[in-house]
Amino acid sequence: MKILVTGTDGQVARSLRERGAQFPDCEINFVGRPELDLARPGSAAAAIERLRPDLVVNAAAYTAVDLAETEPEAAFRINGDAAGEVARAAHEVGAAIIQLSTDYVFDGTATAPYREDDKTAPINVYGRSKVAGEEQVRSANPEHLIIRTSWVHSPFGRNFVKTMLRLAEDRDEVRIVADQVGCPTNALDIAEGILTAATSGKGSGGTYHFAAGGQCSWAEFAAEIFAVSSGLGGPTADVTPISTAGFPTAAPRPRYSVLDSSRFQQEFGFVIPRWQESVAEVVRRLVSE
Ligand SMILES: NC(=O)C1=CN([C@@H]2O[C@H](COP(=O)(O)OP(=O)(O)OC[C@H]3O[C@@H](n4cnc5c(N)ncnc54)[C@H](OP(=O)(O)O)[C@@H]3O)[C@@H](O)[C@H]2O)C=CC1
Ligand SMILES: Cc1cn([C@H]2C[C@H](O)[C@@H](COP(=O)(O)OP(=O)(O)O[C@H]3O[C@@H](C)C(=O)[C@@H](O)[C@H]3O)O2)c(=O)[nH]c1=O
Ligand SMILES: [Mg+2]
Repeated sequence: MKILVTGTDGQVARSLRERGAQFPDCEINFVGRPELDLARPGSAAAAIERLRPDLVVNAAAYTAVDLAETEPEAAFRINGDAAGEVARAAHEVGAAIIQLSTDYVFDGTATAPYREDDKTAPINVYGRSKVAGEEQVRSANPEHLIIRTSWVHSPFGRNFVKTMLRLAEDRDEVRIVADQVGCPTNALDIAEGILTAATSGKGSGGTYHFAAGGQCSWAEFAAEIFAVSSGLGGPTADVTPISTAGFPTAAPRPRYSVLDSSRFQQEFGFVIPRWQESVAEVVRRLVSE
């Protein structure tokens, strides 16, 4: 199976490159800027027409949640219109599309894990732009899989685990919000899930949640990172739990965005590890680097 992945160095793209080694039937091509620039209309379609893949994984996105509040045009262009163009170009060469989406499509007022058909009601520009992307993908290509994940971390790129380890290099204490709850998810697990679904032979179609098992607050996430790191002689800091009001940001975040991922796991017979397990794997790699 010939796969085109948009982006080369994002967390999910780097993870697809690493986990791709376990899927010898997949020939994975990574195409990013400057050749494939989602800000430029027609650019992704040209790359897809050149490669004529069987599947396109749209892993590139505008992911700067706070910056999106002041750059809504860029966020909507890249996460919305460009996602639609990628899906349409894929359809034109007979390829399916896997689109990555986010827990931030929800408003966070739920009290039980979000299911795929729960109402989306994003509370920030990034979330609204990702909802636009989902809608465009659904209408442009019937052979689509929309995979919503959350709180992505990995040994690659920018993420919360790396931020915490960096802060702990020169601080004894970090103040972290304790009233936002979600599921930290390892991009390496997402990559394995994507390739498992892609090679399952099951017809694509529909929206799936994909997040690690369990749930935690950002403060509990940080505490777990430092527990693992200190056990390995890596950087550590005390975590002081604070409320959202104590850490002002440009974009509001949902207070609760736990995803119910049972549909994906049942459909593809894939068990997503619990979040503590995946965090330990990432911290071990980062501390030993
Ligand atoms: N990070 C997270 O916490 C979460 C992410 N998601 C979704 O998962 C997907 C993957 O996220 P993740 O891997 O973490 O993202 P990253 O922020 O790690 O990487 C984003 C990627 O997008 C590429 N990119 C950005 N702008 C453009 C552009 N104009 N043209 C081409 N490529 C571009 C970047 O390219 P370059 O390498 O050149 O910078 C990079 O490869 C996204 O759809 C995201 O919305 C969902 C939930 C949580
Ligand atoms: C650095 C820092 C953050 N925080 C808080 C702010 C915020 O509420 C929370 C996480 O901050 P971040 O900016 O790392 O996370 P954020 O950019 O909101 O992460 C999101 O990214 C997008 C792309 C997604 O799709 C989401 O699933 C989610 O992963 O931690 C603190 O309380 N103290 C700190 O020192
Ligand atoms: Mg961030």
